[in-house]
Amino acid sequence: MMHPRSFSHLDAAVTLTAVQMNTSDDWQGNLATAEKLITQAAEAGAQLVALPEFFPLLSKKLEDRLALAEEEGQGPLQEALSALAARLGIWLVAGSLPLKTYVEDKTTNTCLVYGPDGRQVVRYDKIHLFGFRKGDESYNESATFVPGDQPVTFDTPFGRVGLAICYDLRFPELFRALHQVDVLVVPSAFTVPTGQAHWELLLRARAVENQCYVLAPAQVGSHADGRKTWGHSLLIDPWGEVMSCLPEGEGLVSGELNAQRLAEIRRQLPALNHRRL
Ligand SMILES: O=C(O)CCC(=O)C(=O)O
Repeated sequence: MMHPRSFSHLDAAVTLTAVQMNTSDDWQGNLATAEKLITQAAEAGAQLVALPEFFPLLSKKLEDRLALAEEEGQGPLQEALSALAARLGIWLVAGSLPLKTYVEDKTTNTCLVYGPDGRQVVRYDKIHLFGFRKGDESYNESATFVPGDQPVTFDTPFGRVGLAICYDLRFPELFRALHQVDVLVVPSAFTVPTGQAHWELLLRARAVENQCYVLAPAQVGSHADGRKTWGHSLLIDPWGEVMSCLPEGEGLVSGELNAQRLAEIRRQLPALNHRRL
């Protein structure tokens, strides 16, 4: 099977940018930081900008998250994101935020995407909920989140984009279910021990095996909920090379999507056409 889509006709450079944040328990402050960094990215020429997982809030208190959770398509967070995407004319992959669910004390962990006209393009609910226990550190997302069950992609003039959130990265079958994307965006908040050991390795593996760009915006540093996150937001090319990385601090990671390079790698090594199912 040939790859169904080719974007090698695109001459204009396309810039992809990941925003790295140190989110606190003050959602209005976090939103202001996100708006500032997204604006900087767009002013520097980014067409697609992506925020990290949990960008509006990392709080010890579940009540804070439940209070912030909005209905899809309503509420101050979503209004601000939509207005920003429209004002800047960018594709905005809005990391993740909590949306209300049918279960009273649980939310989803949802990535909303806005197009350059400000309209919501897709919604992706994190499918694989994180569970981890080591020393003092433990996470059990299943206790307070409802998982999604649908892989999600969306099409742009510069290619097909697939979505995954953080822990999803460890489940390669999800990425195969996306059916050949050109860019994968993985909003994350990796722990320090698992990040040190696996973050770059997993992201590069997903880039190599799916022959696509991987843009991974991350949380960084110490947070109000006691969490420490690994940072190291990355942009990786379809050959698995790291194009740009921000180890520490808030800021931006950017680089250009090169459609010719993408097409060349797939032509030279058509591994996706050699699958035996
Ligand atoms: O997979 C990991 O090591 C980290 C996952 C994580 O922190 C998350 O899903 O929030």
